Amino acid sequence: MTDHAATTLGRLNHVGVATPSIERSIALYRDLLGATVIGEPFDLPAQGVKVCFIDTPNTQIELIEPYDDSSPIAGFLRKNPAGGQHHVCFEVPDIQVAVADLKAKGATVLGEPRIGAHGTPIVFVHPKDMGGMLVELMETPAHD
Ligand SMILES: CC[C@@H](C(=O)O)C(=O)SCCNC(=O)CCNC(=O)[C@H](O)C(C)(C)COP(=O)(O)OP(=O)(O)OC[C@H]1O[C@@H](n2cnc3c(N)ncnc32)[C@H](O)[C@@H]1OP(=O)(O)O
Ligand SMILES: [Co+2]
Repeated sequence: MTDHAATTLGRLNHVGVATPSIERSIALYRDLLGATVIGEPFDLPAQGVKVCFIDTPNTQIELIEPYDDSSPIAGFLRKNPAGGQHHVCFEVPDIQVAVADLKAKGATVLGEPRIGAHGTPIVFVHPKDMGGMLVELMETPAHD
């Protein structure tokens, strides 16, 4: 018997893809794959990234370029200069429930929840606790 609520895994919201050039990546997805680009790239300095979303029928690709040298994406690109798959993001119904549940199970939750690109709280789970994959959890938007 646990003394806290268990979280529930929701839908795959997006796959985060690190890139040294968001403009080149947009052209690649649009021209090679015929993908629909959602709006224009925008800056999220608090997250250290410049972002643009690519639509697919069942999820989105989140293209992320470093905002500055202190960005987590800058560190990733130093090891992977061409860029590549950086994280997957799953929705959860309640971010605080998810954080408490994961911590109780011994997972390394990176920092406190903060507002992400979709306007709802997000938090990251360290890849060492997720089989080598960086996982973002995002509270499901109210309109979904
Ligand atoms: C657009 C906004 C937002 C949204 O709304 O969607 C975002 O998605 S923002 C995305 C960018 N933000 C983040 O990534 C924040 C969370 N990330 C971190 O805190 C760090 O990047 C990290 C995961 C803790 C890694 O940082 P650090 O420990 O400084 O890097 P190292 O290079 O020393 O790596 C340690 C260890 O982890 C492996 N690693 C690093 N990044 C990844 C990754 N993306 N996927 C898988 N594994 C990764 C790295 O290889 C090292 O492993 P070992 O060598 O085996 O120790
Ligand atoms: Co993301």
